[in-house]
Amino acid sequence: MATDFKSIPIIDIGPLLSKSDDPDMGSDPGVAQVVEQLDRACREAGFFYVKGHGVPDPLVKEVRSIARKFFHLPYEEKLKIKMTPEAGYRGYQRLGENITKGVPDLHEAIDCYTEIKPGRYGALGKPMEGPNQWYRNHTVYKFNRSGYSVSVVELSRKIMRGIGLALGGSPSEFEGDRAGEAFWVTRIIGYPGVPDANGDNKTDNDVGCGAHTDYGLVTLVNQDDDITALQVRNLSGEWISAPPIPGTFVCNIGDMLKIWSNGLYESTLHRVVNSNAKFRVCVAYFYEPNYDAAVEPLDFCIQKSGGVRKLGKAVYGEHLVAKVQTNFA
Ligand SMILES: N=C(N)NCCCC[C@H](N)C(=O)O
Ligand SMILES: O=C(O)CCC(=O)C(=O)O
Ligand SMILES: [Fe+2]
Repeated sequence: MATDFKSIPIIDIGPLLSKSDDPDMGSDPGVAQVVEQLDRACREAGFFYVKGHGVPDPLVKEVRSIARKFFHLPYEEKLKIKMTPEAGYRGYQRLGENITKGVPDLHEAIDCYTEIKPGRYGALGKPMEGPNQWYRNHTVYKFNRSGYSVSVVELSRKIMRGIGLALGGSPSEFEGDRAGEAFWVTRIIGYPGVPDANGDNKTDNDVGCGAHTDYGLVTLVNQDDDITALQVRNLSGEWISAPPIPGTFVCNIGDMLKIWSNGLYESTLHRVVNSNAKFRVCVAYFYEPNYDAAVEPLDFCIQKSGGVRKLGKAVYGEHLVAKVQTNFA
């Protein structure tokens, strides 16, 4: 977020998708145009809408509708898949259980992560080990077997190929030991509506999710079509809404891409305030580096920054664990 953007750009990535497995994709004029738009959006806002993504609309909607049904179940039912540290922080968390900068958030959620085989990453992976918890298999069916999860992984991978070019590197910059085995996070989130849509009854605790940055490479947000609640902070600190645009995902940059790009691309602060009377559902998919990736500014990004290295090194798994362990006090 390097500017005072007032709205979030929309990028039709169709041309990128059709060429994204061609090693010479950078010389295609259609791809070049998308890459230029990606570069601009990532520098100016760190947020953009992805249009022309090819994920079928009925599937995108169905995933939200299954999520909505789950949240409307009685509390005791939802507790059957309760999130605990022992379950690798996977599962259901009630309203107010997730904490952002010390303040409880007004949302409930199911958190899922790439399953880690016991011992795979030693002590680094231990806190996150455990199978995902699904309610009576219906969500697992939709997320894992309907093609939705495959679609969002592939879409993210292709966006990252475009971003490799946008930074001035190669399309495969974020593959191999960087993100060739990209770790993923899915958050299925529900935000209650306010009792009085005029805002007269608002409490102090009306923030659905406090201001934060995302942790990895890119996030794809599948949000309800009819409620504006996601807000993105610009350079002067104004909150700019990211209203739903049917047929798009909202895409934003995470902390690890900020480091790799030496801060050329920022992981922009954002928050969620549902001031609508209706319950809002969002399914956020986070495409992240390899769990054990060591992340530090790329040489060509340092060069583009006048030779000044602006950020230190991080290990993605350590960053994730530090976040997750403070998300639930
Ligand atoms: N996996 C991701 N990015 N989750 C974003 C959650 C943001 C809220 C969290 N309590 C926090 O403070 O980060
Ligand atoms: O609900 C949304 O629109 C975004 C949620 C979000 O920012 C997150 O879970 O990281
Ligand atoms: Fe977020």
